[in-house]
Amino acid sequence: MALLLSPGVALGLLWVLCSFFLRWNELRSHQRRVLLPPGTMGWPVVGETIEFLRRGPDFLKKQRARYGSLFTSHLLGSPTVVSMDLEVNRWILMNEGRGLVPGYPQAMAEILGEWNVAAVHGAFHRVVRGALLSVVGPAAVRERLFPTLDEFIRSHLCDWGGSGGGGATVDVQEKAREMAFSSALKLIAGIETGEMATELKAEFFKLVRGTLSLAVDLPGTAYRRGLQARKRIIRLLRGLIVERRRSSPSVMKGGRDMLSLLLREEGEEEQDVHQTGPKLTDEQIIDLLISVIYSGFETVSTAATMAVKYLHDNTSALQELRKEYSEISRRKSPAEGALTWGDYTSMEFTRAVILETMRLATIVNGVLRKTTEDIAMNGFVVPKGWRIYVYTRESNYDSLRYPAPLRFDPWRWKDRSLENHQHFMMFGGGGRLCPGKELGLVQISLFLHYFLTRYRWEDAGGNEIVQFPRVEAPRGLHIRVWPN
Ligand code: HEM
Repeated sequence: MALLLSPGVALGLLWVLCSFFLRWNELRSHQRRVLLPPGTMGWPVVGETIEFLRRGPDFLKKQRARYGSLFTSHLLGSPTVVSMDLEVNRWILMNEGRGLVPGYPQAMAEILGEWNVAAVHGAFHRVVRGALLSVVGPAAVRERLFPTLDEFIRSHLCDWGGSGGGGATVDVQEKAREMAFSSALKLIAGIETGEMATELKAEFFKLVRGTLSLAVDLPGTAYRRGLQARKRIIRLLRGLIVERRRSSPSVMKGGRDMLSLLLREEGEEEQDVHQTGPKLTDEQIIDLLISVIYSGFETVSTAATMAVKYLHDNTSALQELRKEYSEISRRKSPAEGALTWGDYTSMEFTRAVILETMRLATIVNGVLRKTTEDIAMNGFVVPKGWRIYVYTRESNYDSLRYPAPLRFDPWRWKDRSLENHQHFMMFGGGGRLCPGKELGLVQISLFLHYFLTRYRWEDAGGNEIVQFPRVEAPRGLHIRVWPN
């Protein structure tokens, strides 16, 4: 087909191209004017995104070897400074607010909403964080959420082995995702099954895919589907809120799920041990609930899936875990099915397996920040409006802290100082330290406990794991499972 353009369209295209190149040159000359860290910016518009997505960790290591551990790049549509410097990374996490705010990609910010916890900062972030900690923080997990989680995960792990004793093939990744989503929904609104849960789950999975896509709002794109999913999720959650408000005062007052706690009136909170802080609007509550499901979903499900994979490949760690669990069942009577908080805290090797899984698989590669003013850093300047990629992945393979770093060795976590080390950043740090850390650890621990005590399994073959940009088994992680 001949390329026949009207003069108007041709002029428009010329204008767009000129703007791109002018902007690019502006970036390059800016690079010369201020003392930016060294580095390259790649091609106009796409920058170095393609190489970054294709060769991720290797590309960043190559740049570090050439330019040092603080270098510039242009990634995912933004001029970016990548920091692989442990001290700088710690400083950034500890200095939230001083010209630094979260800087997640546009698709994520828009689909998760303006009140989502990663989009707010300053005084309002402290309000949202207070509300979050009151509903999912360590005290809430210990005092309120543990039995609900235990019961939910116990029933989620029923009947995996099929009937007739011949075993069944199960996709652990899919099961772990279902567990992470459904247990969050249970904690939020007491919902487990039914039409509402099914619809929310389908929409939520579309929302997740949308947040990980390019923000191109065209029919058929993952981004467009993510935005539509957000609208439907809002409608469903708003319906739940209206229903709660209509329910009898005793339901509202006595309810212990997150929604009831967040909907309490301010006056009532004062007598409540699980205070939620200042009252949030319905829109803010909805975005907070979406943040809770979203933040725990991928981290928890991926860690649970990868733990099963590593345990399959490391029989001595598997045996040690089984020993830990038989010790617990020896202490209990056969009638006592449920685990208690005491049982959970005694599962020290389980915690070590989870931390080692998170380290070796690098469930979180790093976090993103944006500068709201020029920031001086290690003798350089990061200009206002730039992104900083606080890339923590390499610190997981630091052979001084983790000898033989590529070996799966949960025993190394017996040294509790590793978890308290100032450069331990698997859960972030500072004012944005993960509020769901204990909740996530409990979910994965219960999952491993019930999985191992109920089943034996073997790899069903054909499984492939991709470790960047996110850890996943693209076609699922299939195993063959038999009841113990
Ligand atoms: C167990 C696996 C988990 C890992 C590895 C993990 C990791 C992280 C990391 C690295 C951050 C810092 C993000 C930043 O600084 O921008 C973070 C923040 C957060 N996490 Fe987690 N997380 C986990 C589980 C959970 C769970 C189960 C929840 C559910 C409530 C959750 C909720 C959040 C929230 C709401 C934030 C944002 C906090 C803020 O901005 O103040 N996480 N998480």
